[in-house]
Amino acid sequence: MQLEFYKYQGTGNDFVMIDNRSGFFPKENVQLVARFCDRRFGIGADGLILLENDEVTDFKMVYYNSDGNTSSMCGNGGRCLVAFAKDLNVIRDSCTFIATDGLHHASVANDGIVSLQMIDVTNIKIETDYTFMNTGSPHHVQLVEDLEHYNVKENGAALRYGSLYGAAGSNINFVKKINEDTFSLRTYERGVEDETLACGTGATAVAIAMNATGQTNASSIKLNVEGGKLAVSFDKMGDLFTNVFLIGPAEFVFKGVIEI
Ligand SMILES: N[C@H](CCC[C@H](N)C(=O)O)C(=O)O
Repeated sequence: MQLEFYKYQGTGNDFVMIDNRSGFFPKENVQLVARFCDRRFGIGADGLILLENDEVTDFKMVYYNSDGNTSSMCGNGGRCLVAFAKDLNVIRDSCTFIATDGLHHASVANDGIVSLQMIDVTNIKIETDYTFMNTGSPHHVQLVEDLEHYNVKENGAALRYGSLYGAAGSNINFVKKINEDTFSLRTYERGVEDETLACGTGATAVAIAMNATGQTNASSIKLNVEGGKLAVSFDKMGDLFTNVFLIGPAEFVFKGVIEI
């Protein structure tokens, strides 16, 4: 049986996108999803995303990491799904959809830039040399000296699998301050078990962590990631961050068919 798929990428975080409004996709088949994401034996991606019908909102998002398991919210994947839904004429230039962490509003600008509202963030854990929070996915945020030469995979894996985050683990973000409202970050992603070129929930966590720890007073922050540029904006009310938006490009790469 042939299955039609689309490939999208958001600042280099790339995804296999499948229109599953008919409900045909074998959602429990971990091996199939992992194979689709395999960069040699399959299509190749950091994750796989299903577009599904929803009674209340414009659509439902189902997200799988490249290890084939469903996971927590994917910010870049959410932005790519909005672009995909627009390209399929499921939506026009704005939408509301349901994901594993709840409702999301999003809009697509004329230049294709997708703004995705993320969940409100609170219960931020501020330690001496790192910050931890959940932006839809768990994120550890740590400033480092020489980001461009930092061994993200080795140091990221050590923290992700270490005693600090137990069996669930966490995504790990290493950060360098560029100026008052700009930071560079590199992310080790849980469930990909490698550095990805961008991580949307990670960029969101870095922006909020840099404000919460006084590295910046800005509430609109630029994030340089390996695969491009993202922006995060928010309103801060005490230790609550709300009206959180992740903003950046989300682009179609190619479509194809694969045997299943
Ligand atoms: N790997 C993450 C989910 C995807 C996050 C990332 N791709 C993003 O853009 O937010 C996790 O299992 O927590």
